[in-house]
Amino acid sequence: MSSHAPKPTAPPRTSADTPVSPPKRPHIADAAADGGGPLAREQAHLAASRSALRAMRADAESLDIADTTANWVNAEALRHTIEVRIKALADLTDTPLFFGRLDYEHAHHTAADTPTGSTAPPTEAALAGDEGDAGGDRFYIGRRHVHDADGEPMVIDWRAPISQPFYQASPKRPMDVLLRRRFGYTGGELTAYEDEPLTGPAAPAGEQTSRLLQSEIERPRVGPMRDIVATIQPEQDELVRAGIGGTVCVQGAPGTGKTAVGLHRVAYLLYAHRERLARTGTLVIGPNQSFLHYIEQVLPALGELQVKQATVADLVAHVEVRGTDSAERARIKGDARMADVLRRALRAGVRMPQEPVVVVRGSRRWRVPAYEVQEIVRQLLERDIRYGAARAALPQRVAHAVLVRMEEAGEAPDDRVQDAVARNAAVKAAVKEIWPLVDPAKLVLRLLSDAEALAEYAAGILTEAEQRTLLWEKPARGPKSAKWSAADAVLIDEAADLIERTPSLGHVVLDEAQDLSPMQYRAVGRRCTTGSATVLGDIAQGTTPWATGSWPEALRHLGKEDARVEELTRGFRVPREVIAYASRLLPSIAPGLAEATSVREAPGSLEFRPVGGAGAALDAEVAVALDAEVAVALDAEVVAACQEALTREGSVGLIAAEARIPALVAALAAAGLSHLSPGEETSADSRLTLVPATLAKGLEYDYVVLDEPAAVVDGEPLLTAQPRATPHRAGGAGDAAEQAAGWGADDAAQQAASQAAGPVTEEPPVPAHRTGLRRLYVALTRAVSGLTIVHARPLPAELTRGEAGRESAA
Ligand SMILES: Nc1ncnc2c1ncn2[C@@H]1O[C@H](COP(=O)(O)OP(=O)(O)OP(=O)(O)O)[C@@H](O)[C@H]1O
Repeated sequence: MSSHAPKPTAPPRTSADTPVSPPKRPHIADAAADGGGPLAREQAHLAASRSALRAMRADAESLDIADTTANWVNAEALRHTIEVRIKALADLTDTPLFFGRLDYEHAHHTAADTPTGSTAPPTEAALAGDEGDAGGDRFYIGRRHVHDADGEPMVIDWRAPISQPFYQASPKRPMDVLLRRRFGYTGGELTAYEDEPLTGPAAPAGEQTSRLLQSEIERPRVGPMRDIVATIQPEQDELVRAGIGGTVCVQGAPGTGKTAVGLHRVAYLLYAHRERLARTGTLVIGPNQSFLHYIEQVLPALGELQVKQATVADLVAHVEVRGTDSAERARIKGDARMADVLRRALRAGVRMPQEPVVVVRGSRRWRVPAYEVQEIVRQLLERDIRYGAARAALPQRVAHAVLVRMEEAGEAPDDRVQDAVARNAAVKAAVKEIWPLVDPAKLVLRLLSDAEALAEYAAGILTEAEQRTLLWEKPARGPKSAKWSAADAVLIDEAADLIERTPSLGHVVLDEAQDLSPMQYRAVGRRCTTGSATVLGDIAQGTTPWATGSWPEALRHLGKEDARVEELTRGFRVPREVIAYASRLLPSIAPGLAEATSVREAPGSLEFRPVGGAGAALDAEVAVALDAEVAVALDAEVVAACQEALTREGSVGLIAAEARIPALVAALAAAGLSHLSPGEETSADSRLTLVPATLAKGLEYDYVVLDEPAAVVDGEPLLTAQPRATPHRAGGAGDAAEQAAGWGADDAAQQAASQAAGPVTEEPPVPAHRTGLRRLYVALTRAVSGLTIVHARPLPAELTRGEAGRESAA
């Protein structure tokens, strides 16, 4: 990673509502000061590019395919391709056609970069005589390629190699760029530009923090997630453009742009390997529907309309999920050892033949003795092929044995005879008996309902206690009536893959990957066995009981051990003050991880509003059983905080523990505040979303009101002290302490417990309420401009440790 690389700046936004204070350098010009100068020429280039785009679209619309296609199937396919192209060529008035310009010192060839294959530099009259034109090439960088009637490029796709210096060049490494220019738009109109000289005496000596990037990030959010194509940072660009051959895993603190990187990477790969990926397909996997809904506009805005999105549950939807598992049972079901149990159970269904196979053809009978059929079965079992493939091969193998006998008897059978023998009733009957058809759901159903069967197949793999945990209290009668859980569906998917190979896609982006169980990683991995993956996540945000402990381990389950793991630590979303506060949790939730930095200073972005006796050290029982008065005061304070946030521009997220949602719904309604649910799109009129903490992951709001952090922590189950994944592991000394240290027990007990665990070392013991603290960490890191914490109970000790009376000070 080139985190040392200086940061390029972002396009200025010069609208009256979002003023930008110019940095010392680069130079910024705007319309008022321009008076028909360079800005007017840039506007002329924009106008010319737009009409060129319209001409390209008109060309596509006027294509006559009547004579060119022999049949209607081809005609339909071609028509579809043209329709997609016409759609892609739409001139979206509020999306800038280009956002940057590169002035190269020397001439560059764009043959490889542009579909037209043109090698000539763009030389429009509109730009003649523009300042800084030193005779090298000049390229406008935008979302898509645009060329004029002669095929001359007017806008270069941001993904083309010639565009890369726009993201990577710096005064230290100018990459032949003299000048980088960024454009500012107001409602689709080009209204400003910012120059950054990279070569020569005007080039700045050191790194610069861009206030313009800051203003781009702080631009109020309404509606779905937007692309960052104009401001991709060097370290992000490296990940976006990593080759398709290898899998990339990105560990990144909250708001470092993992999701943005993953989505832009898909767009890049589709550009660089369009044909290959059109054949094999791409998929973006996210944690839930509301998250997918939030990100679904990014790729279309980048011109990519064909990328599928799904949750892991969507991928494995073989059965209807109506049941739930305890955390412990789900953990066992998600353990990779279940794959071994399933494999064993499936193969145990193969029965060694005890009878010969006798095939009658005409007047002759051909007999393959039992021992020979057994040998065939043994060979098939030894081969590392799918159950279904082996089942399909068996009749051919038996038929081959028959053919050998025919040849020995002087006949000359050909392939057709072998096929006919393979379809012979006696052979079919033998195959049915030896290698029965298996329904994956029935296989899993048997394991979960039949203690004896489970004991047989799980022997030496799962402990007896684990087996007991797995078994349904009430065995289901059939796959239709069974109350399948989400983890069961993954088991069924594994079984289905043991039987028939799951088709692989060309590239899969897996977001919020830290939450997947090993079995879920396997389910994703088999969907990219012949392709590659981009794995994005943050260990500190792992909130499932089976959340991954390390990326190498996760990548092993995914089948991508040789992936490269990169870390992003420069945060774009969360202001410095807020991320520093949230990072106090890191030693308890992910001790090995580096604290995130923030590119943005936003004084006053963190505010505390204690209610009732929250600031004082309350007796925990009192705290848990908030009396009615305090509860009313808490709700009122939360509503007031939301109302205040709504006086500002942008989106507001009220994040609260699941258990607090009904009370808050009522309080908001009583105050006449309407609200949305996550996944519902915010608009200028509807900007407040009530977000259960369990759904906050991956989302962001300009202002966040966080209700009662202690309740957010309490909302998660406590970790059992002893992970039973490794049955032979000896209990650690800290186990009892960990068990006792549950949040919700009083603070004194917690402290006693942590003292019992020994002095604090660099690797503190895992607190039993780690999942709750991680949930809180997610909730604390959703705000772009301001976070207000309203609480009636004491804040979790991990946040206040070492800072006595913080909340009252606030
Ligand atoms: N280079 C950039 N330019 C402008 N905005 C950026 C840039 N990188 C990230 N952002 C913005 O920062 C915010 C956080 O990005 P994103 O959601 O991709 O982060 P993340 O690492 O996935 O966060 P989390 O771990 O919380 O899910 C988004 O609003 C995104 O648009």
